[in-house]
Amino acid sequence: MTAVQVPDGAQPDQVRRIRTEIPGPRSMELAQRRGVALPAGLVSSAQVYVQAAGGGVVVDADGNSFIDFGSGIAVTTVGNAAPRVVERVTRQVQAYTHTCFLATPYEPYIAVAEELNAVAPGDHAKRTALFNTGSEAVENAVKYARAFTGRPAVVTFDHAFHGRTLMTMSMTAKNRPYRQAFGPFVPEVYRAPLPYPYRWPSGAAAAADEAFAHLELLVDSQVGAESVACLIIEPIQGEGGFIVPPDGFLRRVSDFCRERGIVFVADEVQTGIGRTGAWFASEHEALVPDLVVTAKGLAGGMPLGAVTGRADIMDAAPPGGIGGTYSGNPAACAAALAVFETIRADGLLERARAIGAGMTTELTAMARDCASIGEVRGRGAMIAVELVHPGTKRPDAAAVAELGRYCQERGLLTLSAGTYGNVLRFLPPLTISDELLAEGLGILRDGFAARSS
Ligand SMILES: Cc1ncc(COP(=O)(O)O)c(CNCCCC(=O)O)c1O
Repeated sequence: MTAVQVPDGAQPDQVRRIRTEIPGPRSMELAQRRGVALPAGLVSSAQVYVQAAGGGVVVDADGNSFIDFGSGIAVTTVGNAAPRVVERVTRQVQAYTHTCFLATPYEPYIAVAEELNAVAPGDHAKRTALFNTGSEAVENAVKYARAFTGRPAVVTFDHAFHGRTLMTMSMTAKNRPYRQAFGPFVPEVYRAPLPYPYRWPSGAAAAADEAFAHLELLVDSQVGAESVACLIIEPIQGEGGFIVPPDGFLRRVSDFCRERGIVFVADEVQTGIGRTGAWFASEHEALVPDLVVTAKGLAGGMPLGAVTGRADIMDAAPPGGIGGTYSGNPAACAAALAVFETIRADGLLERARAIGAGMTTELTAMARDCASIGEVRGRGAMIAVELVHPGTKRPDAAAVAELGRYCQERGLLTLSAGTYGNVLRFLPPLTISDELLAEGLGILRDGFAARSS
């Protein structure tokens, strides 16, 4: 097996090009090796193996070039191997790769915290602590809330995803694949119904009021508000299927928490850092969370997570109580600084809004002609279609799997989501060209048309 050619730093050609069967021979060789070296439960949605990526494409080991509608699950928002990220990370690792911020601190960590404190919603005094992943950041948001309130309980929602560590797995809703076989889970985690307008039993119009009534019952009558440290919610649920709560619901929940001294945590790991056309999805609802969690797009592909929030809450953790060997690694911090620079310099918040508007228009038109599309939803460059059996609302996960394969064979990478596995979600890099975006939507249009014929 020849070594993978490392590109000379140039971005790959911004074209869709299929040269071989999918997967091609080199990907199949790698799959063979994987079968021997990796555990069976470690699965990938794509059958091809990457050799290069950038702009709006991913190039595989056989030279096939795919339009990227996944961004590595909402991570390479500013583009894969984004030039400013590469430049800053290269400079950083040539200077020093790691010293452990708990041992020998460094400026890039502080600079990232200053950036997040500045852009996070609210004009109150804020602090930021850095971690390595979204799960770790969510774990620590709970620690901060417990230290501040002296309370144990955590409230989460149906369809939520917060991570794969023991605490965050306990907060995550879906059993398979995230929780199955891994219990027992942590105590004092409670789940409230999420107003999922498309699937709310008594209809979308009643969803917010009825879900809120359930939340009141859970917190005030069952758990006891005085026991609840924090409530955590994704402003738009990611793995749950890009569920956008009814307008106003998040504000009601935030006010509800504030009235009871419950720390309101927005998990913006998937929605944050420009993905929805604002720095944070919370902004679309004029929401000011007590704590906001970010990761994924924060560092453009380098592992970094963060908790940003009210200084009085963040300062409540005892000295030395929060940390980690790699937390806020300098290379990841350098990448994050490049992400902030790129989003500002290249007007990517506006670009996300434009991408979202274009995708929504195109997908809504497809939905008119294809009865498999039950709903088109999302914000900014975070758009999804929920697929159902025509004429019903019965989830059609098989349709998502078939369409995913259809798209991959034609050079478009997509991702699935949803409690019922019946959501096809689109998370293109904000650096994707209009041409590639249109070409990718064209493949989807043909795929839906084939289902309607
Ligand atoms: C809202 C929200 N909170 C937290 C997390 C967890 O972030 P980590 O960086 O994957 O730990 C996510 C990660 N979502 C992608 C998971 C991929 C997979 O593990 O199958 C998220 O979306």
